[in-house]
Amino acid sequence: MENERNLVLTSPGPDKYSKELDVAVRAVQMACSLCQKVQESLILKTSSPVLSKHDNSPVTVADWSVQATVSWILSESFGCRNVSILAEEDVQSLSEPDSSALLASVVKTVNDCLAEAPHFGLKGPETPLGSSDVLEAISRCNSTGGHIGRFWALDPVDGTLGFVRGDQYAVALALIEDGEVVLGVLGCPNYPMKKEWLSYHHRYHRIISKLTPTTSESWDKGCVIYARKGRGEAWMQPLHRKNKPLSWPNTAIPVRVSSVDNPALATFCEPVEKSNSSHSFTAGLAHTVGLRKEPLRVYSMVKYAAIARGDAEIYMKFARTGYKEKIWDHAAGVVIIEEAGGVVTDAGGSRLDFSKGMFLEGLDRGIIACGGAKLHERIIGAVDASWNSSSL
Ligand SMILES: Nc1ncnc2c1ncn2[C@@H]1O[C@H](COP(=O)(O)OS(=O)(=O)O)[C@@H](OP(=O)(O)O)[C@H]1O
Ligand SMILES: [Mg+2]
Ligand SMILES: [Mg+2]
Ligand SMILES: [Mg+2]
Repeated sequence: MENERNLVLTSPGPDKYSKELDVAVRAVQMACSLCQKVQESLILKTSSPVLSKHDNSPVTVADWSVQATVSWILSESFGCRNVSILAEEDVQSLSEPDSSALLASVVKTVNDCLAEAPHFGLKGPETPLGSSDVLEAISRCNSTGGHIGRFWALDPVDGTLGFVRGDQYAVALALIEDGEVVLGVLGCPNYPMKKEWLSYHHRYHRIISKLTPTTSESWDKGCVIYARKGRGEAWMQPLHRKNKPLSWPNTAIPVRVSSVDNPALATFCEPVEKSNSSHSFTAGLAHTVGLRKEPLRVYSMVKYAAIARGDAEIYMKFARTGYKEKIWDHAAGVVIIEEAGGVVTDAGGSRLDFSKGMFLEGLDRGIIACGGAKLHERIIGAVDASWNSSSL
């Protein structure tokens, strides 16, 4: 009897986090749709300037609009007082007096998106949100994280650089409870359900977006991947098709990491920007380990999605010394890879620590994610030797 009781208390019940997952997937689907429209307008240069933050990184209407939309949906679904969100963007530059056009653009983008909520099985606002509602929804995402209780980690647009360049980006939402990521959802609007469609869509997108942007079917260009901790499974669904009810989870298929463990046959991914991760260090490491294929350089957490789906075997990121990784850049990706059968640690082999606030405190050098333990061990084993002979 006592054993049975313990079992109930320790194993995740079938419904644990099911409402949270349901709302999170729908919210990310909405965010993907929002981003597709803004990216199209960026490419066509019809609107949406790209701004620079204090650290010179880009931010757009989409970053603020997704943050406001997801914040509003989560608060409506679970009640303002029950929702705590740690997210990337703040309202400082949006609230400045000379930002009124930008703010108006964000408010319009948010309201256009929320008006579509019923198509995604969610309730939208009865009347459109005003500027103050939108600013409040963004600034409500002021959780500082930590090891006690529950909070959401949101990266409204990850890989903003890829986004503004018409390339890959992701919307990342994770739920963290008592320092552990318990649920992750990654929206990848330009990462098709099948890897083989990637080059086709890339070409297609670039041509079609210049000619007939609004008539292009966007649903099959991307995917949403999600997982709950402890399930041993991760799932993928296509982007929501316009004018059809979002029939999920019916449309979802399971994803699994690659079984390739021979380094010579393995592909590794890394950030596109050299300033975000040392390409020379990973090249040396790849040589030592016997990785022979060209690295796959992709913007954003789509790299995590690629490993979870088995499109690549290894993901490495070695930021410059002094850079502190933020939890929203990794939380959703980590739980998805782990549940799809993979391994994610820092370069010392320790699991990433999401319990110390907004940063991955104590991270040893870099991040290594692999489809399987064997490849992971080989890379971890090779890091020290390469590290000592590098100038990082
Ligand atoms: N200097 C430096 N070093 C390491 N990482 C940094 C650095 N500056 C920024 N960032 C964060 O990197 C996020 C994008 O990471 P990626 O791995 O996708 O890089 S890349 O876009 O492919 O080059 C990016 O996320 P977004 O801001 O959401 O785009 C940043 O949080
Ligand atoms: Mg950013
Ligand atoms: Mg990011
Ligand atoms: Mg971002």
